Amino acid sequence: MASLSLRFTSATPLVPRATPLNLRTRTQKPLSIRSQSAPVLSQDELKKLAADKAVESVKSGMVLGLGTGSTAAFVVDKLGQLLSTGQLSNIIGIPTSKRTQEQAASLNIPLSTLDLHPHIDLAIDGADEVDPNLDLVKGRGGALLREKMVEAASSSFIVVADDSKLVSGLGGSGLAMPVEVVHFCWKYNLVRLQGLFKGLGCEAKLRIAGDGSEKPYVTDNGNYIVDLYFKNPINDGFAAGKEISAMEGVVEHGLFLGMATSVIIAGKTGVEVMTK
Ligand SMILES: O=C(CO)[C@H](O)[C@H](O)COP(=O)(O)O
Repeated sequence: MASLSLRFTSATPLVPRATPLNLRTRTQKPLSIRSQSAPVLSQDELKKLAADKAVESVKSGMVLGLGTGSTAAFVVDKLGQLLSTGQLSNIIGIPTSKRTQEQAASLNIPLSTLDLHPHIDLAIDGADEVDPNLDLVKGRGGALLREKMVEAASSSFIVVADDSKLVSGLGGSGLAMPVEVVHFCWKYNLVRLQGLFKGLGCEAKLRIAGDGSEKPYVTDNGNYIVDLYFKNPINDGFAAGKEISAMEGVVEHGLFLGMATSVIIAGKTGVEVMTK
C-alpha cells in the first residue's frame, strides 16, 4: 500500500474469511501475504475484490449509477450475478457509457436514464487517481462527462480501485488527466489548456482512437478528448477545475472533487475503505 497518510474505516469484514488475502479494518493489522504463503493477487483480482466489497452496499430497490472501466465492469458483473440468483431484486441501473449499458443489458440488469431517475441512491465507479482527500482524476476510459453527471446526482458515490491509483497529489501519476472538448477548433483549446498549466510542465495531447488508425478518439457524446500530462501535481484542484471549465469549447474535465463518499482500495496487504 502506498505510504500516504490516509484515514481508513471499515465496519465489517471485507471479504469472506476463507479468502487468502488478509483483510484490514481500522483496528486490524494485516498479515503479510508471504507469511501465509498466499498467492499474490493479480491487478484484476484486486479490482474484483474492491468491486465485490462495494456491491455489499447495494440493497434491493436501489437506483444505481453504473460506472465505466475495467474495475466498474466487475461491479456490473457482480450485480448481474446477484440478480440472477435472486439475492438482489428491483434495482435500476443508470449506465455512464454505451459500453456499460451493453454489458448491463447483457446481464439483464434493468436500465434507465437520469431523465427518468434524476435521484440515484448509489453510484459505484473506478478512478484513475485517488488523492488523500478522496479527490479523483477520472476519464481515461473516456466516459468522464456521463460519469460526472451520474455521480453528481447520486446520494452516495463509492470509488473502487487497486492501490496503483493512489497518488499524493492529482496529476501526480504522470498519466493523462482528460478534458472533453468539442471538436470545433480542438487544437485551439489544446494549446490554451497546455498554456494554462505551463507552470506544472503540462503537455497536452489529443487522444487517438487506438484502433490502429490515427483518428481522434470520439466520446459517446461525439466530442474529442485532450489529455493533459503533468510533470508536477496540481496544487489546487478546485482552482484548476474552475479555470478549465471557464474555457469556451470545454465540455467537462476529469477532476472529480469532493464527490466520492468513500474509496475502496485493494492492495497486496488487503482491502481498505477510505472515508473522509
Ligand atoms: O473514469 C473512468 C472511465 O472514464 C474509469 O473509471 C477509470 O479510467 C478507471 O478505469 P479502470 O478501472 O479500468 O482502471
